Amino acid sequence: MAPPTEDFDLLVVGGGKAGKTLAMDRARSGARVAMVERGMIGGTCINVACIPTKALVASARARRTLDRGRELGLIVDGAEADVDLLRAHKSDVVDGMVALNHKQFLDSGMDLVIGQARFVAERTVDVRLSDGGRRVLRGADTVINTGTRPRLPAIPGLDAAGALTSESLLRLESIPGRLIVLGDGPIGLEFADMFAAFGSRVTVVSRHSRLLPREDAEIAAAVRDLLSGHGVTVLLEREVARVGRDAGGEVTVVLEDGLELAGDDVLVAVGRQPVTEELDLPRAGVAVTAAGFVDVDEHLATTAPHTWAAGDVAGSPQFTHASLDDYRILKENLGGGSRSSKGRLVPRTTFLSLDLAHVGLTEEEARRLGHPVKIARLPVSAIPRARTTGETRGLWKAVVHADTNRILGATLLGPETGEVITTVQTAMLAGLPCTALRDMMITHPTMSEGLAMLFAGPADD
Ligand SMILES: Cc1cc2nc3c(=O)[nH]c(=O)nc-3n(C[C@H](O)[C@H](O)[C@H](O)COP(=O)(O)OP(=O)(O)OC[C@H]3O[C@@H](n4cnc5c(N)ncnc54)[C@H](O)[C@@H]3O)c2cc1C
Ligand SMILES: NC(=O)c1ccc[n+]([C@@H]2O[C@H](COP(=O)([O-])OP(=O)(O)OC[C@H]3O[C@@H](n4cnc5c(N)ncnc54)[C@H](O)[C@@H]3O)[C@@H](O)[C@H]2O)c1
Repeated sequence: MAPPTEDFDLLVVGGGKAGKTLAMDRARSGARVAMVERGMIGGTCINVACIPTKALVASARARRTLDRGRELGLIVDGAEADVDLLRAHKSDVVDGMVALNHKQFLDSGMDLVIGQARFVAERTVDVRLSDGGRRVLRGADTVINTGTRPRLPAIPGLDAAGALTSESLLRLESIPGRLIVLGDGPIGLEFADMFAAFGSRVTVVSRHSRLLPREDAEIAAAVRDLLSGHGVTVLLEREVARVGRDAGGEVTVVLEDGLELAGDDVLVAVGRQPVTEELDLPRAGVAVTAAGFVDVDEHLATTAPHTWAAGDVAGSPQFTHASLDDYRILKENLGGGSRSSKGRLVPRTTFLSLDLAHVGLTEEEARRLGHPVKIARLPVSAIPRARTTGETRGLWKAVVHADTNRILGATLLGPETGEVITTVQTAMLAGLPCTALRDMMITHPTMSEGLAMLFAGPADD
């Protein structure tokens, strides 16, 4: 028999970035809040995504800097990745953040329910608790924030060959001697560049005519050069026919053109799928899209009353900062507001040996939309700060409206551009012309100084 239903002001199903932030916020202000999380305290980002990968990217980048030791005046006696030390470093970072999140959850006063939730009625979930019990919880408002998981394509033999996903590779059981990466998005390329620094021989297989099809074509070509410079083999316009693993443990990836790639492991990084199937959403009156994401309107309301969704599962851009912005939308809208997700300026940074940061439109997108554009380019080697560090690789590119000098977008490949892009974003949000950045006094010598140099070109045209 089901236990009696417990009522809450707010029920959060899945403790992702939006959900956990809202749950803490509302609990701290005195509301009765329950948050159900099936086990990853703090969500995907902290446990198996952004944070562990960026901890390891830091190791990979340090390795690359040590390779240039002599150039920087240092005698460095080799720098070799050690899988046990890497795992310990990653786990330290993750464990620290999980512990901090756990404490914050408890301090907020929320009811943190550890278990797997499934809907049994509108705004009502039945939770199989991790410790074996069961609870039925109902929210006056209910938020679904269950995230996404790696998508495994239907490639013959992939499963049986024990293909890795970002999650299993992050367990760092070993550093594969030869790693084959299927997919050309941020996950595939962050791992490719990172494992190349750890000593793996990496091959990336892409079905497109260039890497990172979402990004600016020129910058994507520069990313390809960066990877090639690190010994990564990039195969473009290839489809995988099948995958196999022999008794000796060697993996073979057979491409449709007949080429056979031999490796020790294969990483599948071809996108992520929503965690909705096991939620029994029809019982909650919540519709999903053809791709399985929760169907939400611009206010993040689902098809059921007082039921909302946020983050990856709601089809929001798959970034932690987008999920955080979804929290802001929900905070207002649960209180009767009508904040919208429409027209948001969503920045992104892919963390390779260099940052690949982007905001706004690419050149292709701006031209497709019919904007009259001026293009600004700046090689990173022109920036004094890059000269001082000796890391001069990369290219900055900006797209400016030819009539108004408004910045339409920028893509910056280089050191620290994940930081620099925020200034461009601020200027765009403020509606400033690019001359404002050209004429601003910027600390010397910083990477941000490159903005004045970048925008000197189109502004003077
Ligand atoms: C390898 C990798 C690297 C990434 N790097 C970056 C980066 O550098 N920067 C960036 O911005 N983004 C990055 N992302 C994307 C980012 O991780 C996601 O966009 C973000 O975590 C989405 O958060 P969310 O709020 O949708 O929910 P999530 O953080 O995915 O949380 C969902 C939670 O719901 C729980 N859950 C699911 N089903 C149930 C259920 N039935 N009952 C109870 N609980 C449930 C899960 O356990 C999970 O904790 C990366 C992703 C990956 C995979
Ligand atoms: N630094 C960051 O912010 C960061 C890092 C990692 C991931 N992420 C987020 O996670 C999301 C998922 O990342 P991802 O790289 O897995 O997905 P993605 O969708 O961004 O890229 C996957 C690529 O694989 C291709 N692909 C799809 N099916 C394929 C197949 N069968 N064979 C070969 N290629 C195929 C796709 O066309 C696409 O180009 C990203 O879009 C991003 O939003 C962000």
